[in-house]
Amino acid sequence: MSSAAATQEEAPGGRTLIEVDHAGMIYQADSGPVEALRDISLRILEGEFVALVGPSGCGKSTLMRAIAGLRPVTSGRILVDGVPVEKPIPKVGMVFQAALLLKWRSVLDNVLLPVELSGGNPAQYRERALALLRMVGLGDFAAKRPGELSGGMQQRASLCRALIMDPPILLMDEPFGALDAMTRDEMNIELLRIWGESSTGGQRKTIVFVTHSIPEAVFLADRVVVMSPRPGRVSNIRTVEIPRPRSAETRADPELGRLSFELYTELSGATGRRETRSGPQW
Ligand SMILES: Nc1ncnc2c1ncn2[C@@H]1O[C@H](COP(=O)(O)OP(=O)(O)OP(=O)(O)O)[C@@H](O)[C@H]1O
Repeated sequence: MSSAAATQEEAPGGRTLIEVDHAGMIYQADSGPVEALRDISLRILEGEFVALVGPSGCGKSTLMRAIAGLRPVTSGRILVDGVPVEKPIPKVGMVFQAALLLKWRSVLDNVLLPVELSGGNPAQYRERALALLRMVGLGDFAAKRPGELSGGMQQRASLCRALIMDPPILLMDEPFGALDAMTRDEMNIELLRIWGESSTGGQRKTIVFVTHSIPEAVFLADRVVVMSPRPGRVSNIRTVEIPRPRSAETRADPELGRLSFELYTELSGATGRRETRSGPQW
């Protein structure tokens, strides 16, 4: 699809929560400037689940960090709820590929960490933290240390940590990339359930999800945004027509296979790679 057609598909209707407006990012590395993002424009609607896919190094993490305000863009702008993002914003919870739990703290105290860091009173959030842990099946693990949890359980705990301050936006950067295939599939279903159950002020959370797995992107998302090799640009946006709620049976939906294959073909054409470690994963 041409970029013009992709742009038309960017506006399915609804309230825009995240607006990326001609955004670019140039890093000043020791070896010279690195252009990571070029002229990205994208609107993400409130309550939408958007997956970002693209070849390794195309700037997916850069875009996520820019939306969160951890490293603002160097040209263009990003607006969240109409406000330009210039510094870290509290509206965002982040989940990374590594759970990044502090191993000397209990699971509960890890979940409460953002409260402490933002100067809040952890005691006031204790019940909410325990409820979140129960929601992800870790009710009996609150007092354990992270080292006593499996990889999937640690990722669930990091999801609770991202949700503790009830942010309307969740940015998830390859959160299940390090998990085995079965656990990853389970976590996908778990995430959709949690997304369905957790809301901020009655409004479903907006999720931006980076993955190298095309079927994972299609399974989870309302729209899949495809980025080009560096400097990252939006090369395509596809709406996923698979109905919700999605479940384990959805994996047999022919539309999932069809759209995944189309995206896979497009991405492997763009990278010139097939089935390599850094190419798209089928
Ligand atoms: N702090 C930095 N300084 C200099 N260059 C950087 C920095 N962070 C990222 N880059 C470069 O910017 C480009 C985009 O990196 P980024 O991590 O955003 O890509 P990505 O799509 O998330 O990659 P992957 O899929 O491998 O995780 C890469 O070429 C990377 O080397």
